[in-house]
Amino acid sequence: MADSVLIEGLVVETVVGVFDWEREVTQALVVDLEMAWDNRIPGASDDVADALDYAAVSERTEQCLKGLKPKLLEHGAEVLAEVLRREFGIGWLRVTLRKPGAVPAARSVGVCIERGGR
Ligand SMILES: Nc1nc2c(c(=O)[nH]1)N=C([C@H](O)[C@@H](O)CO)CN2
Repeated sequence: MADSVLIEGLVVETVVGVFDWEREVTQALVVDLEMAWDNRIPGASDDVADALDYAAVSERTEQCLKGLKPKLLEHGAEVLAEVLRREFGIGWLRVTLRKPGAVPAARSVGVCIERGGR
């Protein structure tokens, strides 16, 4: 089963970073999520209750990262993956967190993790 639900380019303004100055400001994190889900069921029922609700996942992602205020992107990605898997019953997911502007010469920098089994 290779079905998934996607969220791409979700911008979350939060405190993030390892340096003292970064603890005093908010910066944008850009979140991409790919989450395994059997889309045959909502595909047949046409009922959002059977779907992995991307609006609900987006809202929880924003709440999680704003509350966490991670120093490292790695920590943000790890905690987010754990929260989403537990609360939404997601078997496998890929979390990509990007921090545009952190390295001025790069368009973006970030981390990508995969957790769970399909
Ligand atoms: N692998 C990582 N490297 C770095 C991170 C990070 O979260 N993961 N963070 C920083 C600083 O916060 C940087 O973004 C400030 O510009 C440096 N390296």
